[in-house]
Amino acid sequence: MIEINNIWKRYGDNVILENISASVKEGEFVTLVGASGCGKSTFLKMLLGTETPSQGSILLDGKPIPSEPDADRGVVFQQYSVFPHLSVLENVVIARVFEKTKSGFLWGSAKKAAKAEAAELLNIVGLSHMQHRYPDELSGGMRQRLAIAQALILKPRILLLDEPFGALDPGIRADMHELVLDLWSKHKLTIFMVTHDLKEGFHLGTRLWVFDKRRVDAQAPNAYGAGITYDLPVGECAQELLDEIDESLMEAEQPEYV
Ligand SMILES: Nc1ncnc2c1ncn2[C@@H]1O[C@H](COP(=O)(O)OP(=O)(O)OP(=O)(O)O)[C@@H](O)[C@H]1O
Repeated sequence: MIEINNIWKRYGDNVILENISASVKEGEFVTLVGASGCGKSTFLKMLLGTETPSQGSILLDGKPIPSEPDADRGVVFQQYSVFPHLSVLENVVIARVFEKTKSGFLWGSAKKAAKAEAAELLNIVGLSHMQHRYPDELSGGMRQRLAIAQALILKPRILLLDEPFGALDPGIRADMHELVLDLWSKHKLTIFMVTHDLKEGFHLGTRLWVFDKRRVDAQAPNAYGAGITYDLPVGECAQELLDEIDESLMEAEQPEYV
């Protein structure tokens, strides 16, 4: 489904990602871990189409990935914006409205259908009881449920999650994991999820990618970018290897003292 061929990403002289190749099948659930600033979000943005590789290509079903986001790819960020003056239900409907019309309006039966679909999605993500409330009345977990409903109303095949649960309490995170796993299997989604938490990465999904630099030049810290240093099937690798990865991630997070 997705073929990533030798992609590089540079901002000026700063090499962020280098020489990444991978192939992902429909229905896979890939979690991405790596030190802060190593380029995980940048990678996700290239899948979304808001960033393009400096070199190399990403193919979706054999064709270059569209350079603008479309309904194939839904995204949920840790921080995202909602319309504060619209109800929870209207915030989900509006995602569909913007996709369908340039004017920003839907009328008659189309509007009714979008509302019914939004209500159903809010039910699926467990927010039915809040549908007529406003975003500032929602808890952090509820906001992420709303963001997921907004992404899903476009019926994406690929869901991109950029640390969607990073700010949530552990109990709420566990509920969200259940929700995502449920949506993944019921909607046959292909998921890419960035997380800071290796355990989360290894609990969810089918495949874990570790982003790290393969080579480092202490004199020129920006000369080399990160690649995928581990590509592991979830649930089939030894605890020692996970401990080793955990340790290398913590080392990469340490500030450098001169
Ligand atoms: N538009 C941009 N212009 C220049 N540099 C950028 C741009 N976007 C990101 N960067 C740089 O690219 C690097 C990777 O950023 P990115 O957000 O992808 O990292 P990350 O691994 O997702 O980090 P975190 O885990 O902290 O969210 C950072 O050094 C960042 O400053």
